Amino acid sequence: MAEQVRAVVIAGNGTNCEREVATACRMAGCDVVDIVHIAEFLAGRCRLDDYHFLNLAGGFLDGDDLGSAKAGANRLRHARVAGTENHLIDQVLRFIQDGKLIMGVCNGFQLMVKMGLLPALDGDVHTQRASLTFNDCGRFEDRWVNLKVDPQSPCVYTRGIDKMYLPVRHGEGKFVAESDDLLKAIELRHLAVMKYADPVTGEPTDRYPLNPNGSMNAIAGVCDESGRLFGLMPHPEAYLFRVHHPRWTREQNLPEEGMGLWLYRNAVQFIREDIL
Ligand SMILES: NC(=O)CC[C@H](N)C(=O)O
Repeated sequence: MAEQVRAVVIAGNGTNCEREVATACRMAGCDVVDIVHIAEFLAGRCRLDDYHFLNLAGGFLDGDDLGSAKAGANRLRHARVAGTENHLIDQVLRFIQDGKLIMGVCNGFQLMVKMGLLPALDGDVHTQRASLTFNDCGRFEDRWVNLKVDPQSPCVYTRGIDKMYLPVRHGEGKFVAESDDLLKAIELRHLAVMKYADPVTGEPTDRYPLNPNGSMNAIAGVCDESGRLFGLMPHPEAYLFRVHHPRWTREQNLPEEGMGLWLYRNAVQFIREDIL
């Protein structure tokens, strides 16, 4: 029998999207999908090595204290696995080294950026060089956005996708890079996978509310140079079915399948073709 595609969704300490993400993984064809509390990994009862696809779900890790995902980033970076000298981050680094996939949505994206896993220029997955901070409007934003996808991005999740329509719901979604040089490098290497776009022109925009948070260069999602580490503020797991669409009762010809699922399908295809 062919090897199984194994996905894990980490939960706990304030995540709230783990079930939707798990559903997306299952619908996309993962054979095993486990929702595992972070404490299980820290207790040494579960290991990342047993999976191919690590999902960091959205939510309010540690109540957004210290800034969204900041405390969680420190936990994942520095916590030991109980009864050992090993740190959980060693498992994360091995996971990356083994060519496996990590996807962070919203709070999970904030976590990856604050851990330094994104944008990870030149493979440096240790240094935080960007952040996601308070929306320019000063409020929590809950709305659907249009996204333009960079066709030249190395991102394995967005292969064959040129635009998307997905919901955002966040208070700290403004992507900022530590310097203009870093922002330029992100653009030159096509790591700004998706940008908030104007639905009429299809082009990236700084205009509120089309761009809900004032992100630099309208950036909504970022990947590393391998394309296997990917994070985005919009929630793909919140658009899996036609009835998730905000105008499903009025718009004709909406496909049964929501376009959020496309990202997960691409991930599964990559795992089958390149990892198993
Ligand atoms: N939906 C989410 O994951 C929200 C992320 C974070 N708590 C914020 O408000 O920015």
